[in-house]
Amino acid sequence: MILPDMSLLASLNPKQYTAVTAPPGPILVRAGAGSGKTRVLTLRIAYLIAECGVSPSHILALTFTNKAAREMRQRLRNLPGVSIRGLTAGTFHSVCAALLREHITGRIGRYTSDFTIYAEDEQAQLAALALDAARERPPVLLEPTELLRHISRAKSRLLTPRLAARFARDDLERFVAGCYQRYQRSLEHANALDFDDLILLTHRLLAEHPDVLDTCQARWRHVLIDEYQDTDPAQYALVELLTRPSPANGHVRSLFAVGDGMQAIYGFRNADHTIIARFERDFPEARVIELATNYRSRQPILDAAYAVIRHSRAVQPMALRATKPEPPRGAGHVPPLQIVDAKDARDEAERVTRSIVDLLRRGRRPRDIAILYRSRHMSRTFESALRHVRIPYALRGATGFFERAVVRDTLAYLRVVNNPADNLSFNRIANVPPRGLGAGALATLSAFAAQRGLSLSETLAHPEVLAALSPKAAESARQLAALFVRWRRLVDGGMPPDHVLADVLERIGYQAWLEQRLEPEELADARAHVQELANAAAEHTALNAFLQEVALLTSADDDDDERDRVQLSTIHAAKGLEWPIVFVAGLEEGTLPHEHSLVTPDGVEEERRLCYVALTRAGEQLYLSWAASRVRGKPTKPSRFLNEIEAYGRERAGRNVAS
Ligand SMILES: Nc1ncnc2c1ncn2[C@@H]1O[C@H](COP(=O)(O)OP(=O)(O)OP(=O)(O)O)[C@@H](O)[C@H]1O
Ligand SMILES: [Mg+2]
Repeated sequence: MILPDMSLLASLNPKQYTAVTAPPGPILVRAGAGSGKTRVLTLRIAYLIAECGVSPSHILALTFTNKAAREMRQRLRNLPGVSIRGLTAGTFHSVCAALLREHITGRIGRYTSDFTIYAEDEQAQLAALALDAARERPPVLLEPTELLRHISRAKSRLLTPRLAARFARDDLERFVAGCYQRYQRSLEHANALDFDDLILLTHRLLAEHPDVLDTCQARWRHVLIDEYQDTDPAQYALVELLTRPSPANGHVRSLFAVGDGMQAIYGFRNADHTIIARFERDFPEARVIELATNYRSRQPILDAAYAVIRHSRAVQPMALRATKPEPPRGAGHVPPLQIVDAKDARDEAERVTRSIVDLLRRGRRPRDIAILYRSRHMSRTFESALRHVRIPYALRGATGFFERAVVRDTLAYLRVVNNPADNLSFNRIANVPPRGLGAGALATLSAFAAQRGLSLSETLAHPEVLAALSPKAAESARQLAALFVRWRRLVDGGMPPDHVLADVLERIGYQAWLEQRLEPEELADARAHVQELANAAAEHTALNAFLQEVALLTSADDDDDERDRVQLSTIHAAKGLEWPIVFVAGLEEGTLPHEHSLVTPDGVEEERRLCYVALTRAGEQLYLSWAASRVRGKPTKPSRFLNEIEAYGRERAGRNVAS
């Protein structure tokens, strides 16, 4: 509990105290996971306000997610004697968007303050247009998303189309620069900004308009950044400019950054993981404070994290010391580290769930527990297993697997096949993919069905209905009716559910339709989801049984607002968070490290840091699970990270392995 005035600081260790109370200047707090960086940053704000009399409106706090900013505000509000009226706290993107709305009109090109922010699918459309409009032939075949990756990379390095063209070193880069120019022009024509523009144009605004820079510097005299290791070069340049000593800020660069190079996991989004190491070079008057004490995790958990990160080439690994004393061994001793060996993904989920049941029985709350995994689609098996035993769970930062549109569409088809009276499912897919059975046609069907007491799918090929529809709609209705007859026959003939599912997807041209409307990254996700659904279907011999299991899963009570739930999260989304008990799933080669990463050394390095992030989320107990096979019976190998942990464990005595 923190008390007002100076006692606010009583709970800090000496290093933390030094950081919180350091005189303004460029300050970097460089420290491992769980050492109190975020807490120090929060208390630094409180200190500036409560002790130094700084007005909250003179403070800018940059967090990695908006949720983190909300939590920080909440924590500050709870401190007695601290008012945060006027404090700016948010992500780079949200703060920049607000700044641009205020100042962009008349200052940058033809943009006005009503600009739209284009999301990925709109970006992909513009990128496709930019590719189509190219007069020269591309040196290699380039998909819109690949082009967008190139453009994003250029923007994250503050390269305008003109600079990109000037610095282009080969045909591909020259071609991309041309596309980038067209892409950027069409954005500007639409008075639209993409995500990277929020940073890029804010930088330009400040660099080209001294009056705006002056206003900002006078307003935000103190800038604080959490998760500094995931800052990209454009964001860095922006911060450098914003905090540059000037009359407006009293000639002091008051920049307080906290970060951990071992946790840099956004290289794939152009973050520059060397940024931490460069701090002292960039700001010669910098003060660097290192925190070595960990307040989150028991020592064996930190040892496991160290076992993985000590092999890192890119970062200088630091071993962490726990403050939590290890409880004496003997009756009631909970092993801090356990390894779960599973046959396959389903077995893994069941074993993890059994452990969770056991933990709950021993008095743990669901909210004390998190399951972390590398890729989003991996939540599916855990969701099924948890629902099966009625353990409440929440999926962080995503909709549940069975709630996802692709999954629901596909299931809706199977439901109609299984039960032609299922009008809700029929309504969902009548025009998905679009086949000319829009609202008008459905109204005709509905009216007739109601009149005759038939289901929608049964009226589909009725002559009277067909006569009432437009020729195109009638033709579609006839074809769809024939398909349902076909699928029903396949089911009656004993075809396994996953094969029926494959036939459905093929006949309706679902993949092609997804390809048309999804941005390739989403498409990969959607494909993975469909594959997951097929895996689930393959576990059953009868369509009926499969659908029933799924129905029980989806009808679970989801609307109670109690947050006492097991947290399911990707590792990326778990950054900065902590739980007493953490399960890290899928520790296999190809899963973590992810197969895409295996082609480059940098890729594997980033996976290593990702694994470090995962392990260091745990306070008291860490479970590491792996499955001997994950996809369709193909055997896997345990993750190199798991091997490293075990090897390190063997180097030291007292290894606990349970299954
Ligand atoms: N001096 C302290 N005394 C007691 N608890 C502390 C102290 N400093 C930090 N903690 C606690 O340690 C935990 C980790 O702190 P925090 O989340 O700030 O670490 P972090 O360095 O930001 O971690 P990450 O790198 O994962 O973001 C929190 O529960 C925090 O309240
Ligand atoms: Mg933190």
